[in-house]
Amino acid sequence: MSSVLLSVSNLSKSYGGRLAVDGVSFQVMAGQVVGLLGPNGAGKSTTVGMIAGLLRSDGGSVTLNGEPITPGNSAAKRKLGLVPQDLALYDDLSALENLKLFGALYGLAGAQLKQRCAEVLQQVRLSDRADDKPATFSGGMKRRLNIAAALLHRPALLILDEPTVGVDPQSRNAIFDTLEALKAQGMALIYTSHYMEEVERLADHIVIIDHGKVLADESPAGLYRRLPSQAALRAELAQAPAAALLQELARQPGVTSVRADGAALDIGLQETAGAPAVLAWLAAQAGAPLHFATNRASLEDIFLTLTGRTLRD
Ligand SMILES: Nc1ncnc2c1ncn2[C@@H]1O[C@H](COP(=O)(O)OP(=O)(O)OP(=O)(O)O)[C@@H](O)[C@H]1O
Repeated sequence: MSSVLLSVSNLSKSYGGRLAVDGVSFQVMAGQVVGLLGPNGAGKSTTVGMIAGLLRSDGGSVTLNGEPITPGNSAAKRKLGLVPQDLALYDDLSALENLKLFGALYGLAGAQLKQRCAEVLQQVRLSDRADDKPATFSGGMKRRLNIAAALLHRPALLILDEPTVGVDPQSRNAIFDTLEALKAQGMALIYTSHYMEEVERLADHIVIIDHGKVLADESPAGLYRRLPSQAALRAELAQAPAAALLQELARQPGVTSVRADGAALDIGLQETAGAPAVLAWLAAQAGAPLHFATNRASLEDIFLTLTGRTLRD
């Protein structure tokens, strides 16, 4: 049984009378990766700012290992690491000098500081660029240096706010490799994103947030179970099918919906594995389809089901 590491309870925050975070609650278990997913402006940054003790909440509480995190409690704040959206690096200092500065802020010094700097540079794969200035880095490399800085003091929980925004694909992969390695070492992560593919790749648990409210708080598998259709089959027949055939198709095992646009059919399926049987039935009834394609449902479909909007609206 894993234990509760972070507990977020009924957090709220307004900016000038406008509610940005509205009663957000969720938990992070030790070693768990939680994806905080929501469109731009949903309240993700405000939520993680309060979790990290940077922003004062209007109400609610955050505890890490049972200890309250507030802007005033710096001992508790030191148990977590935050990689903010806005990069905080000194362009005039080398990567290593930047890390030494951050390390000193966390109270590290001497041989221990030197060792930790070398270790975190290796973790983010920047060891060979230690002596170069961040001004010469790509956006992704700067982000990796930021992750390194947040790891120096060995936090129990690492919070990353949209770590791949403005990052080239190569660095994006390097960031993911780093995060996967941290996860394998048992570090708990909170990861905010509006890219569902990213959240899906890494998260054990997904919290969907919109307009400052939690809409779902579940494992990816649990989220998918909320969808009536796990997959869609699109098939184009040689000619438009008769209404009777469509009705019979809708009654086939595993078929959840049928929509026809002339000879093109959109068939909802309980699961992707149901596609061959449906295709075989169609071929026997109406001749082999000219084209067909299957699509697995995505977190985007889940968000659409929950809100009636797409994530990028
Ligand atoms: N400092 C601020 N002053 C006023 N309003 C703010 C401030 N910060 C955020 N907001 C507003 O609060 C709401 C939530 O913003 P927040 O940045 O937390 O969302 P987000 O989900 O992180 O979005 P993004 O991905 O764009 O950062 C938005 O309506 C935003 O405009």
